[in-house]
Amino acid sequence: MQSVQPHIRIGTHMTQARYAVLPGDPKRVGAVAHWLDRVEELTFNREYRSIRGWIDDVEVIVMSTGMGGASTGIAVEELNRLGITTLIRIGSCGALQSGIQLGDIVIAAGAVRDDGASAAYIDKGYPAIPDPELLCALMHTADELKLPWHCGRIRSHDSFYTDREEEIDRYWSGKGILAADMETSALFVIGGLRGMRTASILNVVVEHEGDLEQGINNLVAQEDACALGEEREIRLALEAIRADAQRLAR
Ligand SMILES: O=P(O)(O)O[C@H]1O[C@H](CO)[C@@H](O)[C@H]1O
Ligand SMILES: O=c1cc[nH]c(=O)[nH]1
Repeated sequence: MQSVQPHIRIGTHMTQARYAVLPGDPKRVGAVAHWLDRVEELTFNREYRSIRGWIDDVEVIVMSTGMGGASTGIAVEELNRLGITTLIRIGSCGALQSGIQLGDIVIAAGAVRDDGASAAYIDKGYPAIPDPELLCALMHTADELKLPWHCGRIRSHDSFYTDREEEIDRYWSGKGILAADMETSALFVIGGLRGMRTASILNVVVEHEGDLEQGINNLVAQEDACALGEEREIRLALEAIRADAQRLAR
């Protein structure tokens, strides 16, 4: 029997892709399928739901990472073993600055490493930053698509409901951090250590000083601006991959 990776349950006989698009939520995988050609279901094990499809002649895997750095780290490692070289997260986030609206796109230029998974790999002095070429491609493509976008530092964390969340958010907001999520820092650090190219696009589902649970519920129901933001980040990731593949082929 041909072997598959232990958690994501994908083997090299199932894909030749070099690009992976990584939502946190397994449900978002289905939303990406709409924008790809020749879509095939791969697997769904634990939090890892995967499909493959094509943009022109570029094969892409779309796989959910689940929530947090620990499951994201496993996803990154096992995708690396399949020969994936380029990882683009399409996540959701809470804004930490006013003026950033629901459904706006945040492109992460770096992440505060308040997650445990990346700390398990390497000292906190190691920077959580995306691949510079992918970052430029995302900003350029976001302009071309006329998206409302922001680029800057974000914060990745492991906690949602501690007694100090408001205080912590206020602190990082005061330092100019744009938004918070739970996977970007682990993606950047672990992917970077493995020589992979990484980037992270986030859809704003909670405004600054908005109601966290209400924002998350909006996302679950695919309502209003959050659903539009999800569509925006999917189109941005796929168009940036198209442009990147064309550039590398030249
Ligand atoms: O919507 P996803 O991509 O899961 O991203 C965000 O949503 C989850 C929390 O609600 C965390 O995973 C956070 O990073
Ligand atoms: O506020 C939020 C919303 C989504 N994800 C987060 O990590 N924080």
